[in-house]
Amino acid sequence: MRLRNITGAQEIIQKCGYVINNPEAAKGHWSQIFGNENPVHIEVGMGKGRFLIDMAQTHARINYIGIEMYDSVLLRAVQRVTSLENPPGNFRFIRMDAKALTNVFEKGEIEKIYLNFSDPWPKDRHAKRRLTSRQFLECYRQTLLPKQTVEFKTDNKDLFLFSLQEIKECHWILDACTSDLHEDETMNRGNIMTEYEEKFSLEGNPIFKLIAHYE
Ligand SMILES: C[S@@+](CC[C@H](N)C(=O)[O-])C[C@H]1O[C@@H](n2cnc3c(N)ncnc32)[C@H](O)[C@@H]1O
Repeated sequence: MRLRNITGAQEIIQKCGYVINNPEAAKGHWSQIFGNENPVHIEVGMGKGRFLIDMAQTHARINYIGIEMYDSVLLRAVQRVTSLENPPGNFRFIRMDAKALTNVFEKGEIEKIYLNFSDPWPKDRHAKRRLTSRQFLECYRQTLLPKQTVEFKTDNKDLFLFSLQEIKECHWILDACTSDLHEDETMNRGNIMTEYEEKFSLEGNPIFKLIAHYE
């Protein structure tokens, strides 16, 4: 998702108390940013922030960090927070390309990584930009706590099959997998919908989901 450039977006983002403007300085110190030792869960490719904020409102004892590459998209998440009467304190946003994740998180600083409806990058030559490519899996391995999981949802079958293949080739363990999340009682329990998930499922598309960890 890339929205039209919006004048003043950068300034609004920088002034928002929920945005961490110099995330490299927080590496190894995320508990100080949140003021507690609660686990940190991140969403890579957060988009407009609906999932992240809903998760933060639902799970008060988890700290959430949403990572988004574009100012124009992050601005929408910031506007969503501003419109809330009582925003929770357990989330933050970062504007960055997730390929620099290891500059921002120490090994073991993240307990869970969510990837929701990641851009499919259908051309083979762009495969390494997919957020489930081996290059990104390596970033996740280097920042996750041992044996903790990546959870990935998509409506895109080709991207899902690619992801299963990458996981296998990189020696990750597949913990759970479904090709129709909303019909899978076990995997759908507690599911919080993302913006894209709602749109695609209303169009009648099944949602794929996998959960995996590095052994
Ligand atoms: C298709 S949208 C999905 C948004 C949201 N997760 C949802 O499910 O509604 C994918 C988002 O990932 C962001 N993105 C893609 N590659 C990224 C990267 N390397 N680092 C950070 N964000 C990225 C895009 O800018 C876009 O906003």
